[in-house]
Formats: sequence, structure tokens, C-alpha cells
Amino acid sequence: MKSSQTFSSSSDEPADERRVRKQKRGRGPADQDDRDFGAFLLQFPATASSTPLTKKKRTAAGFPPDRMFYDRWRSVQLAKREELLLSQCSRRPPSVSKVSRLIQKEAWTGNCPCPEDVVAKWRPATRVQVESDPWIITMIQNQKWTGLALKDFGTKGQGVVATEPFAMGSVVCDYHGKVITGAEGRKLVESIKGDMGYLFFFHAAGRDLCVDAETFPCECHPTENTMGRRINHSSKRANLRPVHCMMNFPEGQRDVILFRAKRDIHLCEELLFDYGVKRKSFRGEAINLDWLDE
Ligand SMILES: C[S@@+](CC[C@H](N)C(=O)[O-])C[C@H]1O[C@@H](n2cnc3c(N)ncnc32)[C@H](O)[C@@H]1O
Repeated sequence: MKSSQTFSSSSDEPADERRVRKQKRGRGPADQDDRDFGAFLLQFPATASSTPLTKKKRTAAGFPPDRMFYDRWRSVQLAKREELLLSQCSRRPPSVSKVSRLIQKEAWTGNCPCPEDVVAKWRPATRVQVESDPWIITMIQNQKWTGLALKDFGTKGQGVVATEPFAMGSVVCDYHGKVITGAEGRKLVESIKGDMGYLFFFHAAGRDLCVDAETFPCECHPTENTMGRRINHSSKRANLRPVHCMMNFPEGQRDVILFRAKRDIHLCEELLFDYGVKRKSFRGEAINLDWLDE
């Protein structure tokens, strides 16, 4: 065993298993085990795609013939595999069948995560994760957000409904349009003739900005009926929260307004967010703005 070498202990092993193992064995030997297991991992990195270790290889490298390190190695790999699967589901929790499909695609021969466990481990992505998430970036680029449909709501005009449930924290879609300055946006407001307004004003890092979804279709998606601009207002029943992100596109950073689910959203529910505008600041007094109180 390569106990004369100094290695940092493995931080990859799931914390629960590590704690239980330490409790079982007492401090001294467990710390030594950690150092040895660190050496084991350096020799045999446990990645999602690494192939299982044979006993022959383990012993030839000077490690004990029993299964202890091998079992720990497998649990590190399992955690990495779960992480890999979850990284492909950052927008919202996957279904068990989706995880099963992803596992099949990987063609792992053993040490496969249990799809139900992966689904249970899903957590909403942090803002930093979202800002660099390749799946979310692709959906902003192609405007092919799934789980959404347009519906006619009579006097409200069109609106967006969920055709699949969204768990709290899921990324639902973006408010798509060209980002212009607040001053340019306010100028555009003056030119709006109809009842509907499609400008989203926001402040980010001291900048006064506006997403122009009034200019429709946008230059980048001339044939797409982009969804975000169709989401209606409610101050009392809002189920979406707009969040400003600096998305890391391949060509550089861009301001994006993303909608995240404020709570679990059910099938067929209308998506709504609080426009956060006062009657006075909206547009003139000629139009009926009672709906802003809804
Ligand atoms: C961003 S658009 C939303 C989509 C719009 N309903 C459509 O058909 O394209 C904003 C406009 O929708 C209408 N609207 C949004 N929420 C409403 C509500 N709760 N009640 C009535 N009208 C609403 C207002 O005319 C508002 O200016």
C-alpha cells in the first residue's frame, strides 16, 4: 500500500457514507483510510465513464485485495454519474423515464444510478449554474422552450399555459427580445398604438435597460412566436418570478430575463407574473388598466 505518500483525502465520496464509515471505525484508522483512498483515487480516477477496476489491477498497484476501496470507488463513481445525469436536467426535474433514457444512452454496463434516486436528488439550479448552462443557453438561442402553449384568454388576449408541470425553481422560459436602453424603451412606449405592451424594463448593475419584445418578430427569430412576450400579468396569482441573468453565450455575455417557477405549477395552469407597474407609469390614462390590480 502506498501509505508513505501524502495525499489529500477524497472529498468526492458522498458525505453521508463518509460520516457513517468514520463513525464505525473511530477517528485514527478512518483518517488513514482516507489518505490511502485518496491515493487509490489518484491512481484510479473515478469518473462517470471510467471502467470498473479488476482485483488484479488493484492488488498489482499495491492496494488491499478486499473490496473496501473498490466499493468506495463505486460510490464515488455513482455520485458522478448522478451528477452528470442531473446536469442534463438543469431546467426542471426530469421524469423517471427521461432519466432511464439518458442512462441507456450512456451505455454503462454496471454501477448504474437508479432513475428514481436521480429524480429525487434534483434541485433548482443556482443563478451561476443557470448562467453557464448549455441547455438553457440553447433554448434561449433557438426559442424552442418545451412544456408551453399559447391559449386565447378572451379580453386578456393570448396567454401561455403549462403543457407539463413545472416544479418550484424550474426555468420556464425567457422574456425574449432585443435588449435596448431604458431611454430607448421609453421612447418606444410613446409610439405604441394598441392596448398591448411588450416592453420589460429592468435595472442591472447600475444600468437602465429594457427588453424590446414590442418589435415583433425579432430579428433573430423571424418565424418564431416567442412565448415569453405572451405571458399575462397577475399581482395576486403570479406563479413566475422574472430573474435577470448574465448568460454566458459562446460569443460573450448577454443580459437575459428568465422566468422561474415561484411554486409548483400544474398542468394547464396559466403562467403569470407580476408586471410590477403602476397605473401611472403604464401608458396614458386613456386605457382601462383595472387588470393591473388582478
Ligand atoms: C406582454 S403582453 C401579454 C400577452 C398578450 N395578452 C397578448 O395577447 O399578446 C401584455 C398585454 O397583455 C394584456 N394583459 C396582460 N395581463 C392581463 C390581464 N391580467 N388582464 C387583462 N389584460 C392583460 C395587456 O393588454 C398588456 O398590455
